[in-house]
Amino acid sequence: MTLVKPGDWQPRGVAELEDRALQALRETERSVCVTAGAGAGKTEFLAQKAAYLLQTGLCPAPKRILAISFKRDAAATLAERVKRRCAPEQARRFTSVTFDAFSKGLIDQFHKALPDAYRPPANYRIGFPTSDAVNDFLRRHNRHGVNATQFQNALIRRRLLDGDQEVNGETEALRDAYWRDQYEYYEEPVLTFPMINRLAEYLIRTNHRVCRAIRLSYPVVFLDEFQDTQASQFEVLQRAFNGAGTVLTAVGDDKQKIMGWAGAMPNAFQAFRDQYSARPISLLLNWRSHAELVAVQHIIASNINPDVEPVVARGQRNVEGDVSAIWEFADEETEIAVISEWIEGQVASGTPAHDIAILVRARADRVENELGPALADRGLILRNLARNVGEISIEDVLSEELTQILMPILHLATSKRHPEAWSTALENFSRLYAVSPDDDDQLQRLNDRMQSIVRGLRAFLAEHAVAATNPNQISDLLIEEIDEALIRRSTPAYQRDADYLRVKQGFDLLLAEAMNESDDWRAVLDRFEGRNQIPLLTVHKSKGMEFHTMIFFGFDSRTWWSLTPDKDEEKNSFFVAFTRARQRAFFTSCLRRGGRITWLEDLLGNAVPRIEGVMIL
Ligand SMILES: Nc1ncnc2c1ncn2[C@@H]1O[C@H](COP(=O)(O)OP(=O)(O)OP(=O)(O)O)[C@@H](O)[C@H]1O
Repeated sequence: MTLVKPGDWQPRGVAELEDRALQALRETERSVCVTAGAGAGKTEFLAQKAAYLLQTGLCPAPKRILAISFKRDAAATLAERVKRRCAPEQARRFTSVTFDAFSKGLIDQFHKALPDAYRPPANYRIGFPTSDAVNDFLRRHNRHGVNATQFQNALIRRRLLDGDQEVNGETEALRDAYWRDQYEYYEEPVLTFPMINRLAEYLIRTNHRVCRAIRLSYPVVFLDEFQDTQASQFEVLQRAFNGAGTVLTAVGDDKQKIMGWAGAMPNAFQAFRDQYSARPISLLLNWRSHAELVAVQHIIASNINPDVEPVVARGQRNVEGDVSAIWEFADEETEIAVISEWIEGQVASGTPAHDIAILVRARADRVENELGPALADRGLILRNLARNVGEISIEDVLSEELTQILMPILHLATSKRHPEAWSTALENFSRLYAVSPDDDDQLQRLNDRMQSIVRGLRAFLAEHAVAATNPNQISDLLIEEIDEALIRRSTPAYQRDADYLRVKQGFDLLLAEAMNESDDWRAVLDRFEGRNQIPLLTVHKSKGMEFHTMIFFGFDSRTWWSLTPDKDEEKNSFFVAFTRARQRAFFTSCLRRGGRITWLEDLLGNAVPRIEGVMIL
């Protein structure tokens, strides 16, 4: 593979990068801290920086880049962009994972090095304990003066078996009791992500082999959405990379910090700059939204941080009429009826349904039940991305590695030509079978093998009507042909049966839903992937995403329950929601449901007018 000289390297797949992004990209000697507003291209910047390092040999084989994101789909999007920009053998040296997956991977791989008292039993499952469950534990252990949040905060601050940390015997004993409880009290042993975090910290701190292996593999580390980093996660990063000569690039936006409730650090960027003597760089363009939306974004941004620099919009407006407004309805019935009719009109005039998103603050299921049927009456499908199929959300099934491997083959078997699916499938196969792109004979054999799998599946689908097929038959057939052992070996997260089977079950259940609603195989795949369906998601889930039109449902004091002027995070949530829109951002309010959020409306002034909802039709 020929390498490009750093001076000759040019960005791939985009016409230009702003000067500051290029400076941050070419900074490879020193850690960098890139802060930028919404739509500034932070994800794109990371993909370009990965391409630069891999294509110039500045990150030489077999060294790898480790990219840590907070959400599964953000990690998958970044990996996908790097694959599009780089040759397969270069993209393979880009590891894009969530923080939780990185920590879990470590403890699964090195579980023998964990101390007996804390080592998770092999059959553990990941648990997300509710406050009620933690309170129940505290009651059972006669700890009445402590609440669930205080206890969990104490748990995550304590390092395991660290003689240097001041020890309070009582807290230690309670922590150990909690640990035992998680492993023994329930039908199956439970491991939570805070527990995984503590185990990962222990491993890196105490085991020099583990620490060395991480440092040697990853001289370059990217940290996406750094504003949401928790102190315990920062501690793991510090253990792994501080003083190791690793060059880190952290990107994010303080105005989009909406994980404070979950323990995000109050001053993550400052801590990063201090610890890694990182060079601060801020980006100034917004590639997503057009000037009118960016002007409103600036009003909100300046209110969050009066020192924020103005941003230049690079998106073009291509819609008529209002681009942002608060739609006011007298009652819920009118709200639902008008919104569904309006969306129907938009879809009829050419905006794809999957590019019109409904965002909510919480309880997407409630809106799904109210708006879903009204849209269905108009032939439109509302898809709640947070809904679980089995034990995994729809959003997560779609970004799972297993789905990424199976879907291109399904597309090839149901279309005459699909060059994109072909190249993705071939790339997946060469990774699974470890075939070098320079080995023409092996590649030809792989090509033949793939053709034969696609032909086999095509014949199967031709002989089986959708209604008469069990979804497991399809996934089982493909997984057997490709080789289950290979799939699982190539994806560290699938090493344990429980983790793999949870994903496989989610895939089958989502496929079953799609098959129930469609009668030909192409339509099944569209349905599975959410094509032409209106996504419904919470503001939290929407981070990093973008849509032609964003409709925030329930902009009133009751639905937006904790919205008060002094809660900065609520303002940030509003900023995140607003900035998902490329063309238009609307908010619905219903006077019967809740009052106006006057402080926020006052802040927006005339920039986001309140209009009568019935007038939009
Ligand atoms: N250099 C560029 N040229 C053209 N388009 C770009 C460029 N960089 C990013 N984009 C496009 O702009 C949009 C926003 O980019 P991206 O998602 O990377 O932004 P972001 O900074 O991560 O946003 P946010 O923080 O709001 O999630 C995407 O559609 C992306 O493809």
